[in-house]
Amino acid sequence: MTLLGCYIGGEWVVPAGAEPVDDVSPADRSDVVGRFVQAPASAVDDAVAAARAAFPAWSRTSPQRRADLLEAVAARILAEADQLAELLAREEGKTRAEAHAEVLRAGQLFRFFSGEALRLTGDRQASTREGIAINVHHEPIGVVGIITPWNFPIAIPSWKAAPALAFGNTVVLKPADLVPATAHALTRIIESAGFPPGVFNLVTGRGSVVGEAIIGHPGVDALTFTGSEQVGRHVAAAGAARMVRVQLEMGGKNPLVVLADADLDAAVEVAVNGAFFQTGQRCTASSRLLVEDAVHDAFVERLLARMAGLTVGHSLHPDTVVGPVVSQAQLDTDLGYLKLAGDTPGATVHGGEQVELEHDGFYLSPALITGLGNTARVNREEIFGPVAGVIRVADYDEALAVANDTPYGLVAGICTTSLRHAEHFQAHSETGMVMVNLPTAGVDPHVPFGGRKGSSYGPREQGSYARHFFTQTKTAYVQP
Ligand SMILES: NC(=O)C1=CN([C@@H]2O[C@H](COP(=O)(O)OP(=O)(O)OC[C@H]3O[C@@H](n4cnc5c(N)ncnc54)[C@H](OP(=O)(O)O)[C@@H]3O)[C@@H](O)[C@H]2O)C=CC1
Ligand SMILES: O=C(O)CCC(=O)C(=O)O
Repeated sequence: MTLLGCYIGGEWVVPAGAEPVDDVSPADRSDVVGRFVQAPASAVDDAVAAARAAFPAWSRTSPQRRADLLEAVAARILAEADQLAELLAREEGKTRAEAHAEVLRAGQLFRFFSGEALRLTGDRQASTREGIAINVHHEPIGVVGIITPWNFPIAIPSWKAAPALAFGNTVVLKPADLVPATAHALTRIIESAGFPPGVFNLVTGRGSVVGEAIIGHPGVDALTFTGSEQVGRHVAAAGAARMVRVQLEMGGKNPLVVLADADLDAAVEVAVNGAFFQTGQRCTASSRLLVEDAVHDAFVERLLARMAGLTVGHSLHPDTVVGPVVSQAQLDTDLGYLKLAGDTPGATVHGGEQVELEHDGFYLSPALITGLGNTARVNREEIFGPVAGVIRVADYDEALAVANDTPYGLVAGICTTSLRHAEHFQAHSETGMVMVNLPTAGVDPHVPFGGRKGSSYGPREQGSYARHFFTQTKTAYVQP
């Protein structure tokens, strides 16, 4: 099997000292998706040097040229959506349909930021002093270090790289070690679009080596990261030590409130989607279902009936609704939390069993934990699997209080037919995003994405707000 290397300075290279690693499908451990390098820290030095060398010319490229290149990437992603989706589903384990939707989102993101390259505006203002003009410009920052997780192997690198490139920055991307193949495919598309050498660089490998080298590198001017809160805090500290800007997207323990006045069948669909689609491996997953006492038992009964119909299976099988968990380590984490819940007096764990299939993969049936309150560890800590806890609440006021009682603040949802409660919830939810009668997961590519408290740090991602992170502001005073 060919060893696939890093993309540095416009060349594909196998850095000296790199270790080969097989990229194995979580759906079937006999399916080796490819063989990739785990690069040494010196590869980051090379990539940063290439990105720095490319920056002066790239930052002065016309917005139209940058827009054209990003549009070429978008068009190619969309044209190759079927192949990319199959690769992504094999590599990460989400279903083919979920992978296809993610690939389309990546194409839309590049298309959106192609337009943003042309829409970057400044301001001209009068000075308080007569005869002086003030121009406020937005300029690129320099080299952006991008560190991404495994759960959206093409969308997250796209929503970070596309705005970085659109606004004239150069990039060093380190994808999660579990998903190098999709990052490779994206890089090949970026290469084929014709970006100048060094503008976009890919270094695959471990977080403890490649990630560490990026966050501490004196040649990296900004860090954007998505992943766990623990690593996010470390990235923030490293960025602060060098006084570079940092953007973090981390975990969630997202509540979905179900009020007694909700359309219960619709609420069950919203909960199933938010909690179990993409195997629950989304930072936006609905992992806490806060259900009003009057409908608690009916909701749980209907949800369990619906869960029984969710086929767990191979990501590429057409009947599969819930694909495998991404890795043995994540499966162990999920099972550990389920055991913890099962051992807690008063709790009942429904589902959550390992599923034996003809394929040797990490299969787990969706799990619902009932009978515990909001202080139970399983209802406080992010599990990142197909696991949701149901918490009984007396009324809307208690639901809102419990929804906000969490160290996280990414997204919150409410199912209700009451306009009053929907409006109140939008105003008082301590989160960056709110969903009304919609799953907490599944966001649009053209509007701001991010949260509060332990979920996010730094300026918002996506939409026109992305420019706040990927550009720096200069105020020029001019006496003609
Ligand atoms: N908010 C979100 O969207 C996500 C949240 N998570 C949460 O994180 C948990 C663990 O998932 P995991 O993927 O391991 O998350 P991590 O935070 O460990 O990894 C995210 C990225 O950071 C890299 N990284 C790891 N250590 C360092 C370091 N010291 N310096 C710089 N970069 C580093 C990883 O590399 P490597 O691939 O080598 O580990 C990966 O590319 C999940 O169970 C979930 O709770 C996970 C994914 C997405
Ligand atoms: O729910 C979504 O669409 C986005 C989720 C996400 O970004 C994440 O899980 O990291």
